Amino acid sequence: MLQFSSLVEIRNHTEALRRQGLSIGFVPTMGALHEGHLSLIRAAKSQNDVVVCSVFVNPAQFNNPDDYRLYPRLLEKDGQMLAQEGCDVLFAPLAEEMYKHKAKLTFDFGDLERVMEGAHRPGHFNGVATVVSKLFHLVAPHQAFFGQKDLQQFAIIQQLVLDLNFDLELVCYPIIREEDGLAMSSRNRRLSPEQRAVAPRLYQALQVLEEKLATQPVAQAKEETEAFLAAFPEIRVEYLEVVDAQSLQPVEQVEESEKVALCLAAFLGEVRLIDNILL
Ligand SMILES: Nc1ncnc2c1ncn2[C@@H]1O[C@H](COP(=O)(O)OP(=O)(O)OP(=O)(O)O)[C@@H](O)[C@H]1O
Ligand SMILES: CC(C)(CO)[C@@H](O)C(=O)[O-]
Ligand code: BAL
Repeated sequence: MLQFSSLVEIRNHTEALRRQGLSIGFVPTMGALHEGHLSLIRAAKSQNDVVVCSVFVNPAQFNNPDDYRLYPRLLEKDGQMLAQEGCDVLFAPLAEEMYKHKAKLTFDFGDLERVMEGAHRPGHFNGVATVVSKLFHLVAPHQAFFGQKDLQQFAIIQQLVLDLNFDLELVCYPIIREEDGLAMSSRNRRLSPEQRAVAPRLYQALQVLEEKLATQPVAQAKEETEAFLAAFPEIRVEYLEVVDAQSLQPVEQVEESEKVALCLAAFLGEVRLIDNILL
């Protein structure tokens, strides 16, 4: 596996790959890789000649400095895992080079970012859109692979690709979970044993909500699910939403939408986790 940190080198390399007529599958990540990321690497590999994975803890998308400082960084182990999966190129730039020219451009995704992650993490999607635009220019992939776990991020990136005419296909893959249902996440490493023990309740709450929505209106189903979660004092819910899976705007009745997403963000101590299910 080749590894680059230089922006010029990765661009030269992917340009050469394109000139040879090879297709490039790209998996952008923030590292501390787990099976969720590896599922995206495998998908990219099965559909492309060459797979590029980026590992970059993007300072511009963190609204909480402690979250940035404590984000797990395991580049050496990530490299070994990627090589084992047959990934062809690891791109791990330094923040100093990515943001050598302080990014000034700002994005506004309208209603899409006024809810959930966008509402609770000011500036987050501006940072995501900035770095994803940079990465798309540098890697010039034919396909880019993302996880459904970051459902709103995927919607934002779809809009970005449409608005800026990026010539690539976006692909979204399902959430990979631990055996007890907890969505895999790099931040799970930061959970204490006690927090880890209670964390599967988040996915369970989404299942409870789904079950209640079969017979109850949204408001009542949400209230009862919040009551279910309130029994676990270690969990502090930031939002629990029933939204249209396309527009991500809240719905009052499930029947209003063709496809509905149940989305949750919650803190366990200082660690903030998200999860969702699609109905
Ligand atoms: N459990 C998972 N299943 C499938 N894809 C995932 C999973 N977790 C993350 N991804 C996807 O991997 C890509 C990189 O995500 P990222 O590196 O932020 O990992 P993460 O585990 O979500 O980290 P964290 O949630 O702690 O930021 C994103 O497209 C994300 O949606
Ligand atoms: C897409 C991404 C790599 C941009 O930093 C990040 O938001 C992530 O890991 O989901
Ligand atoms: N996977 C989303 C990146 C973030 O939480 O900043």
